[in-house]
Amino acid sequence: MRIGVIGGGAWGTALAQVAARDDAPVLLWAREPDVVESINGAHENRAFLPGVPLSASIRATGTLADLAGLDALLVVAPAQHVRTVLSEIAVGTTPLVLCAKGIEAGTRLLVGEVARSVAPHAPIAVLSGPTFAHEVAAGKPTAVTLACEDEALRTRLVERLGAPAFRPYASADVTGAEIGGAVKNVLAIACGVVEGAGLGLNARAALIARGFAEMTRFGLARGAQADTLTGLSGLGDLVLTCSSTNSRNFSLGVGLGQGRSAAELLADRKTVAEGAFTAPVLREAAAEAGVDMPVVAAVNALLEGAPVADVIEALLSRPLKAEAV
Ligand SMILES: NC(=O)C1=CN([C@@H]2O[C@H](COP(=O)(O)OP(=O)(O)OC[C@H]3O[C@@H](n4cnc5c(N)ncnc54)[C@H](O)[C@@H]3O)[C@@H](O)[C@H]2O)C=CC1
Ligand SMILES: O=C(CO)COP(=O)(O)O
Repeated sequence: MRIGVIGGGAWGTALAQVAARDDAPVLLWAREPDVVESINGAHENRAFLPGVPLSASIRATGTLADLAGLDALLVVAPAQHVRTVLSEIAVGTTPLVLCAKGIEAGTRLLVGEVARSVAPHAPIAVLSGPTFAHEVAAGKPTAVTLACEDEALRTRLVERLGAPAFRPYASADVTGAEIGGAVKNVLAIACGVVEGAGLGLNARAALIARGFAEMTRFGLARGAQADTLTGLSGLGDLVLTCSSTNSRNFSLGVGLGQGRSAAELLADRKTVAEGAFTAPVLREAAAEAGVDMPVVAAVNALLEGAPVADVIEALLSRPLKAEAV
């Protein structure tokens, strides 16, 4: 299975490295000419994954059309750009493996739904889970959910991408696998705020648990299966992203919790903190589905400039209620 990767950020590069196991050829499209040059010339992505020697079998291109005709494409552009990049390539019936985490602004579509609308004949799979790119690229043990409704394709993808230190767990629940990754980014911002504001570890654990209840309510309303939400792409990724400043979303939250403004924190950012883009559209999608998501609402308030103390007070003064989802 000849693999192409759309997106030369940290995650696209790490996944190219996974796919290049045993010197298998991998073609990666990157938007920035210096990334193409750095991968082809120095076997390193100095801009987005510095310090990681890449397999010589990874070749980079700045021309999306070069990826046409490969056997599967890993789609690793940020969620808000997936529609544009997929529109610029003749996908046809090539399987698409969506690896971005988010919901499209305006349409409120999950990335897989965006892909279906742009490339209606392409089989869709989703790869998602607790996966800091630099750890995957360094070969540290990692497990992901690989979701695809077509059992034969799912098996081929698991066999092609799986390795002792990169373990894809198969699932047929594409929607569930996507919702975990999209929602956890917003919740990670909230956990960062707890850290930045010095609210303590009890508060962070409470936020992870109550945030997971929000993810579950929203996921079930959108057709996800409960098992997927408690799996790697849901709870697994929530725990990872809510507990480390290696997470861009968590780090953004730390800054907000320290009283800095979102505009200042997001200005001139080269890497993506998807939660900042997902938060407003998730609030809309939750309202549309009739789902209460108070932590998501709090993150939106902070991103819009509300003072940290006011937002925390509003959360803490909510009426006490039963714990069940
Ligand atoms: N970095 C990580 O550890 C992981 C990231 N992801 C997800 O992968 C996706 C990509 O993130 P990263 O690889 O981390 O990116 P990154 O933050 O390392 O780099 C930013 C990427 O955005 C691209 N970009 C910026 N403007 C663009 C535009 N107008 N059109 C197309 N692309 C544009 C850049 O070319 C670059 O590839 C995100 O959805 C992220 O949530 C998922 C799992 C792990
Ligand atoms: O998705 C990720 C880990 O699974 C990466 O998280 P951040 O985008 O917050 O860095």
